[in-house]
Formats: sequence, structure tokens, C-alpha cells
Amino acid sequence: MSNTVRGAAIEVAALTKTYKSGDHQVEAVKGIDLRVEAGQTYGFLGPNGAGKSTTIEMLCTIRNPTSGSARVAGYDVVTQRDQVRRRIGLVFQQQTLDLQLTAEQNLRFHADLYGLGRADAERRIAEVLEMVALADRRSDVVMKFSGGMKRRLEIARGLVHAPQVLFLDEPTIGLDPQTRAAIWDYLHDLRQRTEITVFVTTHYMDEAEHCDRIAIMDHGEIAVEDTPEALKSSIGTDRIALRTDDDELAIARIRERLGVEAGVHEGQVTIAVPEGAQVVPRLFTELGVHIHSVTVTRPSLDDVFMTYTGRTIRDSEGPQGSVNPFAGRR
Ligand SMILES: Nc1ncnc2c1ncn2[C@@H]1O[C@H](COP(=O)(O)OP(=O)(O)OP(=O)(O)O)[C@@H](O)[C@H]1O
Repeated sequence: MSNTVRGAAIEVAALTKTYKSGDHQVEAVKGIDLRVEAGQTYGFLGPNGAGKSTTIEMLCTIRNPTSGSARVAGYDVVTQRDQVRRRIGLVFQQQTLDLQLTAEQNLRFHADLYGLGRADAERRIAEVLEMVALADRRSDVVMKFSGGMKRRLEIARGLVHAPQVLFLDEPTIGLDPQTRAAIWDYLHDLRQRTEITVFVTTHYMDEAEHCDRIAIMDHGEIAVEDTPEALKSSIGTDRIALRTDDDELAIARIRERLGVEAGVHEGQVTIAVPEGAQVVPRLFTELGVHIHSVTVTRPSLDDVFMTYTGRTIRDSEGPQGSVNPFAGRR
């Protein structure tokens, strides 16, 4: 099977999904448009409940759209489901390996499902095991593997049938930083060696930096879509985070004296201003509260996320959001 798709690997137009939940309806996806070029690594971000899983499930033909259309690897996800399925690889959050089988047996089982001939299967299995640095563990039962090794094997399995588009839903969730970094190394390597398109959801903003483009979804809509660099430049402000003796008073004074809205994020009073370093002296003279520490940072993808969703990605995992210092900037 050729690994090359010309033009768009994923094309989505006015895609919607409405769930019926008891006597009311949930509009999980509200008419989104997306285009992912072949060969790109595309990051799909958003707070919990934004509609990411629903979207990815529609793209993978697991769920039918309510309306609109989506083409993956050139085929329609509803009317050409089998063609789509043959050309995509899936690595979802749930662990789906057979722990009693060896690494190689798990991959062979998958190769059989996709109808790969014996010679092709052997070649691909050797290649993908090499790619995720598990070649020397091919004969070990998966039960003996660490969390990171299992994840790598899941990725290898998603690649056995040489898909044109690989869908990764939170591929590094719960892994330690070294293993996360290693998995991204494998993904980069994969991109160098093949023309695969990778569509990935993540809660880790540092990982989103690896993507060629990012879409941030919120409340069933695409809030913004661009390259990581362009998104960061679009913010145009620095972020100041303060530890104080009295956050409430600090927030009130910042509003009163500086005319800026502040919020508490991850335990720090946070504001967004154009030239952060120039504002710091005023904080000390005008707030009248004891300031333990101040940090000024240039815009990061965390700030981008906060600007467009009103939450940090870590806040968004909690039960409630918090005040958005970047509010009104969209
Ligand atoms: N089977 C379902 N029936 C009814 N409502 C659903 C169903 N699946 C999801 N939803 C609702 O649709 C909305 C979007 O959910 P979805 O799981 O797609 O979001 P998400 O961005 O993937 O979130 P997470 O990061 O938590 O996985 C939510 O309001 C959710 O409660």
C-alpha cells in the first residue's frame, strides 16, 4: 500500500455530532471545518468535554456524524468506511494489548487482522519494533513491560499496516517525562522516514510544540487553528505570575490601579500585559500587599490555551474553571 496521500490527509466540513442524553440533546461538535495536509503532525487540544474524542471517533469511523462530512486519506468516513479503516492507525488511551502474548505475537495478530501476507508482516513487524526500540524485547510477554514500553508497543501496532494517517489519543498520558520525550523522538523519526500524517490529542502543552499545526477546540467549536509560533505571537502579551500574602486584595488593586483583570491560576495571581518587565516595579509600589515572588514569561502555548478557552490546560482537568486574565482578547 502506498504511503503517500497528495494534498489533504484529513478534510472536514461543517461536521456536527449531537448526542441524545435523556430528554435533552448535547451538541458535542458544532459544525467544525478542518484541513490537515499530508505529512503534517497535527495537534488537537481542548479542555475536557470540548468534543475532541467525539471528533476523533468520527474521523476514525467509530462514530457517525449527525451532519457534515469528513474525508480521511481521500475517503469519506461514512460512505467509504472500509477504505478509511485500511489506511488509518489508531492508538487510543485504553490499553488494548494482550498481556499474555509476546510483543511480536501482538503485532502479528494485528497484521493478520489487516490481511498482511506473511512476508510483508514479518518485514513490517521487524521495522516497527526497531522504530520504537523494542526489537530486543520482541519475544518477551507484554506483562513484563513497563508502562512506557507498552505504549511504544501500542504505537508500533498502530503502524504495522503502514497507515497513511495515525490517530493518537493522549499517547503519552500518565508517562514519566523521559518516556514522553522518547515517544516524541520516535514520532519525529517516523515523520522523517515516512510521509505519515499524525493527528494527536494531548494535555501536555510542551508536546503540542512538536506539532506543525494546532487546533484548539472548546465547546464543540474550533476556537483557533495555526502553527505553534503564530499562535504564540498572536497573544501579544507577557504573563506575570505573583505569589502574594493576600491574593484577593492584590487582584482588586491590580484592577483599580493598573486597570487590568487578574485571576488565580495554579495558586498564583496571574495577569497578561504587553510589556511585563515594565509593569513589575509598579506591582511592588502600588499593590500594598507582600509579594513573595514574581515571574514574567513570554507567551507560551499554555497562554494561548488560556486565551482561547479561559482555562489553563491543568485547570481544565479540574471540576471548575477560574477567572481568565486574558478574557475579552479573542
Ligand atoms: N455517548 C455520549 N452520550 C451523550 N453525551 C456524550 C457522549 N459522549 C460524549 N458526550 C458529551 O459530549 C461532549 C463532548 O465530549 P467528548 O468526550 O467528545 O470531549 P473531549 O474533548 O474528548 O473530552 P475529554 O478530554 O474529557 O476526553 C461532552 O459534553 C460529553 O459529555
